[in-house]
Amino acid sequence: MTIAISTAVVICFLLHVTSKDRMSIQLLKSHTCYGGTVAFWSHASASTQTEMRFSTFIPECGIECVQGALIWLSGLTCTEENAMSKAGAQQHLAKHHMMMICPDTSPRGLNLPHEHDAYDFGSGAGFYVDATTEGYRDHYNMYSYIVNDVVGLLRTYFKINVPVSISGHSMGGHGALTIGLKHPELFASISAFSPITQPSQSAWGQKALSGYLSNDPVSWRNYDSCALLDSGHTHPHSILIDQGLDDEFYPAQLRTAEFEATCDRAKQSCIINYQANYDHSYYFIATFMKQHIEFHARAQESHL
Ligand SMILES: N[C@@H](CCC(=O)N[C@@H](CSC=O)C(=O)NCC(=O)O)C(=O)O
Repeated sequence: MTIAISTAVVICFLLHVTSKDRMSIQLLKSHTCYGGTVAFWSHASASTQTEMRFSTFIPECGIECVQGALIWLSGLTCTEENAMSKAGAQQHLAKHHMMMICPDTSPRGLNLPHEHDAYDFGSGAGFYVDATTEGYRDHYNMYSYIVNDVVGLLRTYFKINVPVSISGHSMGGHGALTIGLKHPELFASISAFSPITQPSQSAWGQKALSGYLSNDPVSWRNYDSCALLDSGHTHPHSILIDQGLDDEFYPAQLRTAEFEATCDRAKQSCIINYQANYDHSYYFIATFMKQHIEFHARAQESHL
């Protein structure tokens, strides 16, 4: 009975959101999950000038009882679906009355030069920067997309007026660290799985940053969490990172030790858990997702 009423309330809320402004946010599909609702949406983005997709999880008790929200940024090749279907977050989000929103990782539906040539640049690889190079600068503004559009969606359409945290994986971990460090006023806490911590010094990062920002290493510093820490950007809450020691991209692409040393230098509190036997996959993420959601729930509680 309680489940039926709660589900009905969530569906009414979702319909209310879509009918209120059809041009801005459209419900594509929804599924009941751990008593709550997983939903997939599209909307017209001001930052990317394209239609963008994202997914949400809203716990069973509905938006009114949500005590915090988590923005999850996914990695290379991902869409809005990977984390929602593979990270196993919903049961832990439900327990803590936390909402999660998972945006897509790049604009879609374009045909820019080299946009679809490789998995680590262009579509599925927006790298959470605002591009300045020709063509890309008109659409590949994933930094602004997260800070303005996604945070705006939470506030405006989902009526979230509780603390918001940010997390992500690999390229998305880089996004969570850089965006969180630049915006401590927006985010109660930051965590990451296997993040690319120093993209200006890794092959993935150098390819993306030169493609989106041109060969101007000074501008790259704005999107490099180690450089941001070195230039005084810190977060008042401790940062949580989990890193698998059997990760095929560790250490060369991820440079976790350099991030740890930079945190020490910058006096940024951080907890880095090196996990033996774990690789770069969502099996690793699903294993430790509970601890990350508990970490954000504690930070959000002390933020209220
Ligand atoms: N060569 C691989 C690389 C793609 C990959 O491993 N993507 C990871 C993120 S890596 C850093 O951002 C990922 O999350 N993949 C999706 C998943 O569901 O596992 C390839 O193209 O296969």
